[in-house]
Amino acid sequence: MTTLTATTPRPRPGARFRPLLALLGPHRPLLFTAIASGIAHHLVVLASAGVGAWVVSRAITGSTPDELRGGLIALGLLLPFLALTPWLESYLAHVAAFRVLADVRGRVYAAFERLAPGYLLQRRSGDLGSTAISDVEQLELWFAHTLSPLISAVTVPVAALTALAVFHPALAAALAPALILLALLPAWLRKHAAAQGARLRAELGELNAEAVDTLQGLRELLTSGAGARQLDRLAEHDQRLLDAKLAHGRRSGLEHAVTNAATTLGLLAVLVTAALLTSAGSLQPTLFPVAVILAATTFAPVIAVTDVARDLNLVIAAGDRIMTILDTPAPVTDRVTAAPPGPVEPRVRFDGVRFRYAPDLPEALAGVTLDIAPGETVALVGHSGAGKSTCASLLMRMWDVTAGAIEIGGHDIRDFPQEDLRSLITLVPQDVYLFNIPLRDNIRLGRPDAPDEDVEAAARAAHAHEFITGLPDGYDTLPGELGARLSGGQRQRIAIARALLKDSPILIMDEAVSNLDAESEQEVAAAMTAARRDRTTLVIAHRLSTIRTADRIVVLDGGHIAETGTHAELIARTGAYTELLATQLVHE
Ligand SMILES: Nc1ncnc2c1ncn2[C@@H]1O[C@H](COP(=O)(O)OP(=O)(O)OP(=O)(O)O)[C@@H](O)[C@H]1O
Repeated sequence: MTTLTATTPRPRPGARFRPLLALLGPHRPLLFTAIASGIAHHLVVLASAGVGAWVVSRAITGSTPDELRGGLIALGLLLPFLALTPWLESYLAHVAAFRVLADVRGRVYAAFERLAPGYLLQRRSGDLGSTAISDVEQLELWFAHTLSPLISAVTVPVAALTALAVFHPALAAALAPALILLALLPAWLRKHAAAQGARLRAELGELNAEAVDTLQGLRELLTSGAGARQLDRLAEHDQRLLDAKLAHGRRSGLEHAVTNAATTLGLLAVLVTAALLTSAGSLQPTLFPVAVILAATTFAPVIAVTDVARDLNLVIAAGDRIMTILDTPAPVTDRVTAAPPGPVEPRVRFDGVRFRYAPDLPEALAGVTLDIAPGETVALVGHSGAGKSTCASLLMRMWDVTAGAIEIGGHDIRDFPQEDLRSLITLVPQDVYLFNIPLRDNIRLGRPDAPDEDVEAAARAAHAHEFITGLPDGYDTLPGELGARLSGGQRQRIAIARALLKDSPILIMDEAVSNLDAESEQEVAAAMTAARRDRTTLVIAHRLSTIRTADRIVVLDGGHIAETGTHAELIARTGAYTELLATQLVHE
């Protein structure tokens, strides 16, 4: 699996901008119109400055108003374009940029889904959140404020240099070195800038991850008295971000100073050259101010672009972080486009399944063969790390088996598109995630188009209706972030209601290990019994009550099946199961 980090350099520096352009997609025409407006704006500025300087110099050398009329009419005609073109450029560039940003954000979220959970487990959620929000936001600088000025910064100086060369080649020659210096400056500092940008974005991502961690673990921090230590960690990250920002600021300041010096020197060179040429009679006196104004105007788009280019390293780093997510191959891909024809019997078979999470890790499953008949409940038990959750993840095809196969209804699960496979299976996880939307909609995640009556019927069957209707807002209650306003048992029952509403033929339940109070325990057990009815069920079981009522118990040990049988059969033998009961890994 690809484990590119935020600081991984891209292979060819020349290719750095290509991914950013690729993100443009269907919004190209809009942005190109913005760029054309930008170029038009600078050319109109150049033309009106030139004409203005010509009018002034003719006026002070004694021309009559009649002789100036042509120039004045030209200025009048240019005026509306002077007002309109920058507005059009800015408006269209922003519309294009915001549309691109929305598209990219959608693609990043889609990539999170595609990569879940294999890749995402290696990254911190706060850091990923930082990519989805602030890295994407950073792209605005590129699409709305950089591309158009960048192109104007090339076309406008070329136009100005041509005009100056027509006046006198020496004028163009005097201006050229400053423009070349300005063009080369970002390229010289690029390597430095790229590393700084990557560091700054990565530090920001880390700080975000740490802040999210702190908020999510606030209760643990307070109760364990580790709050001060966590604050120190946050301060450390803050300091690292500050250092990265200062380094970025120092280089940016240097670029700014060199830009100003180059601009002043360029202007001075044109001024002196024009003065010498005029006094030598090689340049018409009326063209002297025109040449100087033209040179001064040329620098405006160049300065505009060097201003934003100083932060371009941040955009490139943000683009890199986004492309790393978009380009990472999914851990599991569909090899078919349609499910096998006909109804699928909910019979599950693990056939010599071997699996390791990474080539350098030991096998988590080392040849598991297991049949679960339609409607049967199998309880998977075993020590921590025995491979119980891995069995469940592989059945849901979160990862693909390393060897062997898993079948449903006699078909290899890889012969189902992932969406079809996951519609056959429902997982009731141990740590239920409730979104901060009404409880009714949390249950409805199981079947988004379910009417209210079906939601309530599922809640009743899951023994959740009573506690929900006992809440002041009933089914409209917001459960709070991470479901914090509900107890563990209540959250589990909501998840079971979700599963009942989805009504898939295969159920995987990961029983909560944490102790529930007796009443909650009974309610959850009753809800689980309701959910298991008529479904092929695999329970990762921790409670004796669940294990006893299973049709079969499978004891996993170090990735192997150590024993199978009913509770009574396994008790009769003295083996892995009785040892497990003795070690109290199974709760009464
Ligand atoms: N994402 C992962 N990456 C690498 N190794 C993993 C990953 N998840 C689990 N493992 C390893 O695979 C083995 C089986 O883990 P698994 O989670 O399936 O065990 P389990 O029986 O469900 O344990 P528990 O009861 O503690 O949840 C363990 O050695 C574990 O460390």
